[in-house]
Amino acid sequence: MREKSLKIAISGKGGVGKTTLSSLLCYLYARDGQRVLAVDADPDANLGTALGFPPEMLAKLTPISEERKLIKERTGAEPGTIGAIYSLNPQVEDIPDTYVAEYRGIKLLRMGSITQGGTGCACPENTLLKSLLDHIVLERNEIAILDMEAGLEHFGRGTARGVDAFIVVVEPGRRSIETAQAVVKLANDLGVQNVYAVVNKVHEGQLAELEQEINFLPILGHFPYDPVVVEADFRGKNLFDLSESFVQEAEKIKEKIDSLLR
Ligand SMILES: Nc1ncnc2c1ncn2[C@@H]1O[C@H](COP(=O)(O)OP(=O)(O)OP(=O)(O)O)[C@@H](O)[C@H]1O
Repeated sequence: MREKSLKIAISGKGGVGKTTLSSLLCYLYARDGQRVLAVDADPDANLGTALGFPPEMLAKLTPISEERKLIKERTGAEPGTIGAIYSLNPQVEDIPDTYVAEYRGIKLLRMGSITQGGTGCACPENTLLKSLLDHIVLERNEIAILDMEAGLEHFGRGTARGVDAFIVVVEPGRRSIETAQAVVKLANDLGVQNVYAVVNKVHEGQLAELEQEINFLPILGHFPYDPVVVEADFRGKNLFDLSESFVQEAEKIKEKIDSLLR
């Protein structure tokens, strides 16, 4: 099969379901036989758990932001030092193959947190993380699903243009809609238009109104509020194995993404 290159960034307000959607998409692309890199770029998230990685595997996987030896080796400076002289162009090409855990055909990379000030903070660890993000988006020939923090703060213009689809997860709630508006604004500032929404946690009767509220975004699909997701989370199991209806809806979303990009 021909290797496919596809970069999807998933954002939205905290707790809306970014990690849940990311994990479903990872499994669907892996099931197609594609090489999948799952990037946990949200310090609050635990994409590895949502993917059902064994806990002992996750325990051994240190976030890149905490790999002090690696940061020093690649940038030439101690992490946390501001004002030191260090490489602005560190070597990162091997990281998505080496500093990862692999389970059921999915490679998991934990970025860890970019320290205060986002990309504006000039310190060695941020430089390494930013170079790594650029490399994953612009140079790797695989499917990368990026589970991001709320917005798109980590993206520079060039990298943002390399992302095939930005998906904002929206739940019925004012703050979630406001975050979606903020993401669209940031995307416009970055010069990208390919932003889509996925609606999550809708209760009966809420969908039409919510769709109306977010009519500034094309909607790729919607998931209901369903205790099976909480159960999966609680048991550390992946939803892909537990819910046929969530898998079916995720499949429709995947097909829409694939057709948009064809
Ligand atoms: N459709 C759903 N129905 C019920 N509960 C859900 C649904 N989707 C997600 N949840 C629950 O909401 C919580 C947050 O989900 P998830 O971790 O996917 O969101 P997130 O946006 O990645 O969160 P964070 O910002 O903390 O990383 C979890 O406890 C999850 O089980």
